[in-house]
Amino acid sequence: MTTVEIPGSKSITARALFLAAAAEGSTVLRRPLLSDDSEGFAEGLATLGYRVDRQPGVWTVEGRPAGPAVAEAEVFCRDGATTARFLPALAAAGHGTFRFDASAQMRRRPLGPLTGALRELGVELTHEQAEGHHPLTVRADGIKGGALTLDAGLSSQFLTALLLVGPLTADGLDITVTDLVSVPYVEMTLAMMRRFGNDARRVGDTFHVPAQPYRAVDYLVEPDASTASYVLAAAALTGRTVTVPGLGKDSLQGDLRFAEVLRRMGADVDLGPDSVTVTGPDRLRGVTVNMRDISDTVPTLAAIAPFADGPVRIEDVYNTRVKECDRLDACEQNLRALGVPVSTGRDWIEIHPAQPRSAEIACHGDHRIAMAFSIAGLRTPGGVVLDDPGCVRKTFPGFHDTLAALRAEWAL
Ligand SMILES: O=C(O)C1=C[C@@H](OP(=O)(O)O)[C@@H](O)[C@H](O)C1
Ligand SMILES: C=C(OP(=O)(O)O)C(=O)O
Repeated sequence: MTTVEIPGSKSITARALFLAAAAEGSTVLRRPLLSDDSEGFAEGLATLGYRVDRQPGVWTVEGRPAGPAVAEAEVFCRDGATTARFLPALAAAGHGTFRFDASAQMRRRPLGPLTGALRELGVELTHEQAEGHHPLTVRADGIKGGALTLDAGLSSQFLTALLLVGPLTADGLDITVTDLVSVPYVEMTLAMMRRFGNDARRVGDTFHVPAQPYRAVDYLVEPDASTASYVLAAAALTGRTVTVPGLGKDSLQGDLRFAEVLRRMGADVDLGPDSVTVTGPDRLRGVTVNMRDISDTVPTLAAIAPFADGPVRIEDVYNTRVKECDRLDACEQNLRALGVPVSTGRDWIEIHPAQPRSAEIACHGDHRIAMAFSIAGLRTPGGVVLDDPGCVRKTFPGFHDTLAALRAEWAL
């Protein structure tokens, strides 16, 4: 059995940073994620005038319920969609002029439903280039609040941004969604808002957020379940056993359900109170799976799919086309390069059994494509070569070292 320590959850770190900044008092964050995304988020807050003290393993944030401490700022959000979508909402609740920009990759990703909703709430917001994309400027003078409708069918992060800022509005928010993907991320948002003292709740398609202040807490960040998918998949693929401590039954992260997908494919899965263990079978089984709720793990499954004994079909994942890259196209392209029969449609991908042959993987600057196809490389004679191995820095800078340690231990 191999125990693998996984770094902190990107999504929990981002939410905890937002909530800490918006709360009365000083929040202590334990085991935050150290990666490009979470450091970009923390630096974004610092640029907005929040005091964020980063010591190894412990970050402390001084909250400012009134909003940013500066009247003007330029925030660069790097590749992080949580930063690029959550921080403009936070800034909008303050007073001042705040410009946001992001990497070329992030500039391409959509923001329109969120910026539209902020405008509907009376926030003055202008785009410099395409509507609904970075760069943008928020001229903030507080948010009164009220009712609005939102299409969160491309990203749940539009809804999370509005939920998180809701308690900072004068009257609270009632948000009715017309469509919604990645529901477990919204449940995570609500659970964390409750932890910081706000009783936001969902009734049918409407989310009610009272104007009830956040209060500072001492917060321990879970390991990242999406990151864990790579080492759990490695176990499933090679017939080994991997345990990830710190991720158990009570996890806030929907992506832990990836272990259930591996179980359906024949792996033995033990989800305990504070850990998850996966043991791979002799041969994985084919499966059809709806991944609308857990779409960050689509590349992980697609990359190990050729080794199953029958087709693997992944459905209802249109929004993976607007992530760091078009992930359905990237998976198709790379599987073809490995010699694997594959087809895709608007919101699905189907992969057929084949023994992959060595190839160069086009990462498209996407950490998940890089990590997922590295796992396929464990059972590809000659391995795979990544055209951009450094892109894993977005969420898991230590990925290549972790994989090398597994290879050494398993003599692969
Ligand atoms: O809210 C979050 O922290 C996230 C929500 C999901 O995005 P979508 O809602 O855009 O699917 C997920 O893919 C992303 O990695 C993190
Ligand atoms: C889609 C992802 O990130 P984000 O949307 O937060 O940039 C991801 O981490 O797979």
